[in-house]
Amino acid sequence: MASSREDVYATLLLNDFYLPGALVLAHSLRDTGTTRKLAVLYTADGVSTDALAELKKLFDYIIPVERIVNDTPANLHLMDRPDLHSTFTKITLWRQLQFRRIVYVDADMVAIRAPDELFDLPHAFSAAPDIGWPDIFNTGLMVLNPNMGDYYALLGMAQRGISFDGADQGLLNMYFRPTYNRLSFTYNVTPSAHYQYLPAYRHFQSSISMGHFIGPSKPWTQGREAHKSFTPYDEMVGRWWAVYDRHYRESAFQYHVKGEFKPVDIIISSPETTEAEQTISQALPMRPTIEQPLHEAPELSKVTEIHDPPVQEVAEREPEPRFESQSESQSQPQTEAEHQYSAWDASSRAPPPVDSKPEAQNFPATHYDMSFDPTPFKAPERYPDPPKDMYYEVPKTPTYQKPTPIFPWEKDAPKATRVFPEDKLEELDESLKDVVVSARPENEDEKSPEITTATVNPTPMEPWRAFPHANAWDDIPEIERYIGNLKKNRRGNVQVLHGTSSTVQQAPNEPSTTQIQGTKLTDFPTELERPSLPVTPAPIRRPSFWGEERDEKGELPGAEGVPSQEDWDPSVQLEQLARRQSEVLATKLGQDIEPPRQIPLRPLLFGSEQITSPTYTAQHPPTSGKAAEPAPTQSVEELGGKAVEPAPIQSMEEPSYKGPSAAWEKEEAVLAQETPAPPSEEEKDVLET
Ligand SMILES: O=c1ccn([C@@H]2O[C@H](COP(=O)(O)OP(=O)(O)O[C@H]3O[C@H](CO)[C@@H](O)[C@H](O)[C@H]3O)[C@@H](O)[C@H]2O)c(=O)[nH]1
Ligand SMILES: [Mn+2]
Repeated sequence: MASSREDVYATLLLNDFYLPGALVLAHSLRDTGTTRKLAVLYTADGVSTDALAELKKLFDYIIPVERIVNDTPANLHLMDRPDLHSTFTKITLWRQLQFRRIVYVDADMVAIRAPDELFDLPHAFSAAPDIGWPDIFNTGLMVLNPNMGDYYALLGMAQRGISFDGADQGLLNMYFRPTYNRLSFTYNVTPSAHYQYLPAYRHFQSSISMGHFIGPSKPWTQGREAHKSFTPYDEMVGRWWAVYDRHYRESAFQYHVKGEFKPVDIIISSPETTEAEQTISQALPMRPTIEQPLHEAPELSKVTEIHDPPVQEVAEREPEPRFESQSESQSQPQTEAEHQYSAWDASSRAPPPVDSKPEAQNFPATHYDMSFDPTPFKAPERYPDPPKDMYYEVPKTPTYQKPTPIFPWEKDAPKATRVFPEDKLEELDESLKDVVVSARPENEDEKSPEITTATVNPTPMEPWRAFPHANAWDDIPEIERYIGNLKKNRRGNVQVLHGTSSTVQQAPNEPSTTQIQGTKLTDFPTELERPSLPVTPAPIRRPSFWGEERDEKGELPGAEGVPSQEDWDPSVQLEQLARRQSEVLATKLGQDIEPPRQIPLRPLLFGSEQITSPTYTAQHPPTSGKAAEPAPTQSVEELGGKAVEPAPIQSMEEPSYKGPSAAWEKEEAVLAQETPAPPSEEEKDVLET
């Protein structure tokens, strides 16, 4: 029964970096006359829409597939190809059941002759041998029949990371090697820069169907200039470039191909640019060429590098547009594109160098690759001890050196000491004592009337007394006379006492001082000479206020003329005071005045009824509670025998205060505030009239 399913050549694209390879492969198959359709399996997370657009132009089937990643890529690192972490995705070929047979071809292969006969092989799985050791097949070209049995088996292995090299080749060899159909090496010729076997190449070269650029370097990553010799490898690379040039040399597809990138602005500025190029280059996003060897550039960092324009490439490709001064540019007609670069106004200053390059062109660029090492970080058993003695150690011997003296006075400088005023006063006190003693006559009684300088014996608290109260000009007679006249003419009641007054008495406790002689402007009146001022006298300090003056009970003595606390009833006293005042007023004004009202009695605050004054002994029974009842007053005798007639007690008006009083104290529900009720109809009538 003939199968209705198609046969296809299929390749795999995991990201944009292999796009040139996939396109060249497809073209090479078409160019060499394949009758089969072309399919590309791609992972949507790695292939851009621009790349897809290019693929769609060429491939018959664009098939998105799930990326299958090797989670244990240690072997890939051993192989130095960590970039192959996702080549397990190749096993999705087996689930493309819409196809009867797939001739899978790596994107880094080029067809020299389309191997369509492979579709007619009777074997379920065929592959060509890998070069060298070990005896395995290379998975760059495989002839397979999709089926889910193999797919799940391979997927299971992939999920468990079963692959001796960590990539698809290791996995597929482990699965198919015992049964695979070994194809001729000519279906997958893998010359490398290291091993080319030139004689064999020369002999068998005409039978080669497919070339395969294994390893990290691919033709499009090395540039067309890299391999121009006649070695088998370089000839194969030349084949790849021949296909590329046939289809893309003049087209807009330059990105991801080393040396082929043409930035948009340069295309526009070049007068030779074709109209087609201009249109396409404007439509396409700017794409640089990859610069790094693929095996060193992991996927993520590659993606970032897309946006990093390779400036050197730009410089290589097209001559730099030259800045021209305006005077220069005026001489010849310009295209519009050229005019963009002629905005340089150099008329006032020197023009920039003729061959100047764009700014920052030579800035160093460093790319850091992301680590793909999946081994989790393990902290070392022990970290080095922190350094000791990290604190500042104060030097044991002081490092300060007194600077050598420069000025003469520095050498004999007196030693600085701290001086307290008390010490100074004591010193002064002592020295003044000596002065006074020496100034006094031998016999104390023979006082000399001639002493004009006041010598005093100051106490430490009165240091100013140590100074003579005289000025140098005090003894000049003219000045003295003048002052005398001034004082004569002086008016007002300011009392000016003359220092000559012999009537000034000395306070008994004053220290013996000699009176200052003469009329001195600067004489300071003594305490007795000064007019007394109506100020509150300073309290006299008793020898011991809290000590000896207390009686045996520890009570302070009562003040003179003040009755004892026991005899003092404030309310009676207050009443008496009021009465006396009324009497005085009555006699003075000669009028009859109302007798004083008695202080109304109020109910005591709740709870305080029992409280009595600790000192006052009630002379009459308490009168709480009856405000209307006249309160008894104290008898005259009780008030110190003074003849004060008690006034007749009149009844008092009710107080206007209507507060809560004792009721409030009892926490009864007394309204503190209330909203007044609206006026009644009668009230309204009254109010409105
Ligand atoms: O970044 C990548 C890497 C790989 N591929 C695809 O995967 C294929 C395999 O990668 P490749 O660089 O061609 O590997 P080789 O250098 O050819 O290395 C060998 O080892 C690989 C891993 O086992 C096998 O897949 C190859 O067939 C085998 O030739 C490529 O052709 C592409 O189709 C991408 O699309 N993007
Ligand atoms: Mn390959």
